[in-house]
Amino acid sequence: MSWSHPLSSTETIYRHVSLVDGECVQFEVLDTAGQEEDAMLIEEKIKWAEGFVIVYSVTDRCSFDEVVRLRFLINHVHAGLKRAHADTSPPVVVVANKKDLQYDRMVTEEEGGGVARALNCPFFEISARDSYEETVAVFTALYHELANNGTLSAFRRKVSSKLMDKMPRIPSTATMGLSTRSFSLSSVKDF
Ligand SMILES: Nc1nc2c(ncn2[C@@H]2O[C@H](COP(=O)(O)OP(=O)(O)OP(=O)(O)O)[C@@H](O)[C@H]2O)c(=O)[nH]1
Repeated sequence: MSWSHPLSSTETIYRHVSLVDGECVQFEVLDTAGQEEDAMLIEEKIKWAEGFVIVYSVTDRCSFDEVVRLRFLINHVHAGLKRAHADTSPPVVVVANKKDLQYDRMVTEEEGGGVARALNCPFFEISARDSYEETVAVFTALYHELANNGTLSAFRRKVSSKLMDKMPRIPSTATMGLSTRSFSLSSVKDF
């Protein structure tokens, strides 16, 4: 497993390569700016991705309050795309970050789990600072969600990178290897 650096100093697209269920999977991760994000731009980013990680901070209740809105925005934007699998909502994993900051905690694990359950999303409480494994587990879960909703079967027919052909507003100079399966997700962060 490995993380790459951002593709340039101005871009927020990362690549993460991981072995999932014995298969080498290349994730293209578009890291959004969270609450300061321009509304039109965030919709463009939502259109770009097949799967989503909504991240809030357990130390920031405002970021937690954004989770439900973002989940519905993702559904709304993808419903308008009329993709082959558009009848199912796109896979979303909800992540509570910064669990190491116990003394600053404002959102309990039960609250986070409850909202994720209500939205029908897998839920993880992690510390991105302390645990690489917990972070990787989020990607593995998202991959399984993509497999379950049929998104991956579309990718079996089309092994490609989206960096080159679908991000006119976020140019990339990356050359993607085609020996691995590649798909895209958006990390909608609010901390
Ligand atoms: N203690 C702790 N700090 C964290 C953790 N994850 C991120 N941080 C810190 O939180 C701050 C924000 O992290 P970023 O990754 O820049 O978060 P972001 O949401 O991309 O921030 P924006 O670019 O403003 O949207 C940094 O100082 C990180 O070091 C965590 O799990 N624990």
